[in-house]
Amino acid sequence: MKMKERNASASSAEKQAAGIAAAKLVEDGMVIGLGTGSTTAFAIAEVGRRVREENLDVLAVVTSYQAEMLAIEAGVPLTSLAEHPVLDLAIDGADQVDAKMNVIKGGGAAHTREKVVANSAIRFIVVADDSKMSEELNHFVPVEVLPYARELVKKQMIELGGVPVMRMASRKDGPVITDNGNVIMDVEFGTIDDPAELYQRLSACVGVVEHGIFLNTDEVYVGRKGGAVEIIK
Ligand SMILES: O=C[C@H](O)[C@H](O)[C@H](O)COP(=O)(O)O
Repeated sequence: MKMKERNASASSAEKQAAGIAAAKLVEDGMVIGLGTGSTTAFAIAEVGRRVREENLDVLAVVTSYQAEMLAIEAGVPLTSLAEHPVLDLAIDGADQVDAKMNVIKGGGAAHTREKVVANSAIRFIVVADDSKMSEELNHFVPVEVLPYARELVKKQMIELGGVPVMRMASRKDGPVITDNGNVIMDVEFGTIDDPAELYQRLSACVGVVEHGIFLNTDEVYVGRKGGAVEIIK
């Protein structure tokens, strides 16, 4: 096996360990939120296994088409926020987590619905492998943008000191379109000294639907090398 393949499968084992550990938090009668991405996919699969093999009684709200397809495939019964506006627990992945549990999300363009779900949950759990952990946030911030306002948003991002790049599916396919019909700008801010301040500033921009900074994480389940899971609170 080549080095790159070995690293990918090691990181996948860490994601799996974190996802399975978080899925153990789900109890009978809960209504839960299911996030998007490769780490949460392991949690969804494990919740599905518990539904099928342990008769776990659960209802889930999904954050994307991807999560919906995985949940249906795994046999997790679905509901909506309209029916269940308060969730007992939400489990979701991260692109980067800092030492204070500030998180950047949106690598899969799903952060708007993810933020709605995270803010509807009594307890918000982030699942991540080792590589996502960082002393401070320095990952680009995904920003979902109303297509009509893209030039205005670009200008505002530059005024905030950011370097915005429109996320493209490919040269041929054009921009990534979110589940909400919007586009994504990935904005590089370098090291983010004050995530709470940037959070407010981005939220105040006209034409921004939602950005990928999350400040409400309750616990992080980190899959470490060797399969151990560290819980950070
Ligand atoms: O939009 C996508 C999400 O915020 C994901 O949860 C995030 O990108 C992490 O994904 P993964 O677990 O695949 O690294």
